[in-house]
Amino acid sequence: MNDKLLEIRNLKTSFRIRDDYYAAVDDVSLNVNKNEVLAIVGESGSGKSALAFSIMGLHNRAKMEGSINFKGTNLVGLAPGKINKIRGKEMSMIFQDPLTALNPLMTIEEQIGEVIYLHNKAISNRDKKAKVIELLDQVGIPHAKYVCDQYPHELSGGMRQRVIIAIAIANSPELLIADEPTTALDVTIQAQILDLIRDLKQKMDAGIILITHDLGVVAEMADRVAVMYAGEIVEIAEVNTLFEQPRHPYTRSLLNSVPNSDEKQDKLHVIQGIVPALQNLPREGCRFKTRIPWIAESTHEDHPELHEIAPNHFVRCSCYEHFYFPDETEVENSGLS
Ligand SMILES: Nc1ncnc2c1ncn2[C@@H]1O[C@H](COP(=O)(O)OP(=O)(O)OP(=O)(O)O)[C@@H](O)[C@H]1O
Repeated sequence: MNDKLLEIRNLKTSFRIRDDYYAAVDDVSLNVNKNEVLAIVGESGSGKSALAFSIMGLHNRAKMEGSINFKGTNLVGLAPGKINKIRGKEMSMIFQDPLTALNPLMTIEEQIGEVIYLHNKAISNRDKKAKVIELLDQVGIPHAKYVCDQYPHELSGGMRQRVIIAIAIANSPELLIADEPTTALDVTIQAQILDLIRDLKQKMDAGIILITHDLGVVAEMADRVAVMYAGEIVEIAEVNTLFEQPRHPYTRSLLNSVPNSDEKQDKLHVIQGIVPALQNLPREGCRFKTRIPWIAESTHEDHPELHEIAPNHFVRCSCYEHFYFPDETEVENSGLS
C-alpha cells in the first residue's frame, strides 16, 4: 500500500521585495504519509508559515518553483479554481490566531456550515445543521446547539480554537496543516487540543503537518521532525533520532535552548543571533555559517546538500561533523558576544 500523501520536491517560494524576488522557502523536499505527524520547527522567520501557505496555495503573488504532489496532482501552478476544490476538503489548515481566522460577523453555525456547503452544495439545511452540531461535539464543545448561534467574541480562546479545528476537519481532510495551533492557549487547553489532533490522525488516517516553536509539543506529537533554518530544511529525522542524536549545529542549538538540558553548564547553550531578514539571507554556502564562526570555514560545503547519514536521517552541510559548543572566550574572539 502506498501511504504517501504529499511529496514536495525542490520547492522554492519567493516574494517580491522592491525590484527583486527573495526565496523564503528554498529547495525544500519532504514527504508526509497518511496517519503521520510531521513537525516543522525553527525560529521565527525560518519559513515555516511560508511553506504551509505554499502547500495550501494561499500565496497570491509569490513565485513558486518545484513541485507539491498531493495524491498525484501537482499543486504548483494549478488553476485557482482547482486548488479551491481541494482546499477545505482534501486538505485544510488550522491557523495560528483564531480571532483573525474567524469572521466576527457570522455565527458559529454559519461559519462551519459555509465550509460544508462549499464542498457539498446539495446538502439540505437540516443535514448541514446536524453536521455542524456533530462537528462541535467532536471537537469537545459543550452545549453545541446553543453555541451554534453564538459569535466568535462570545467564546473563550480555547473554544474559538476548537471552532477553527471543527472548520478544518468539516470535510474530513486527508492532509491537515496546523500552524502553531496551541500558542495562544493555556497549558490545560493546549493539552486538550493536542489530544484532539492526535485523535484526528488516528480516526481519519490523516497526514498532519504540525508547525510549532514548542519542542515539548514536538516530542509528544510528532513521528518525524523537519528543522528549518533560513528557508531550508537543515535536518530531518524520526522524532526519537532527532532528540537523541541531533546532528546539525542549528538543531543542537535549538535542543539546548530547552530548559533543564543536560549539556554542561560551562558551555554556551544557545547560539547567538537571529535568522537574517529575507533580503539579507546568505544565498551561497552554508546559511548557518555566520552564526558559528568558531567552526573552520573549510568544514562547510560550497553547495550544502541534505545527506542521508543514517536511514531516514538527513543533515545539510558537512559542518555538523566538526561542530562543538564553544566556551565563552571563543565566542568573544569570534565577535559574536
Ligand atoms: N508575503 C510576504 N512577503 C514578503 N516577505 C514575506 C512574506 N511572507 C513571509 N515573508 C518573509 O519570509 C520569511 C519567512 O517567514 P515565515 O512567516 O514563513 O516564518 P516562520 O518561520 O513561519 O515564522 P513565525 O514562527 O514567526 O511564524 C521572513 O523573512 C518573512 O518576513
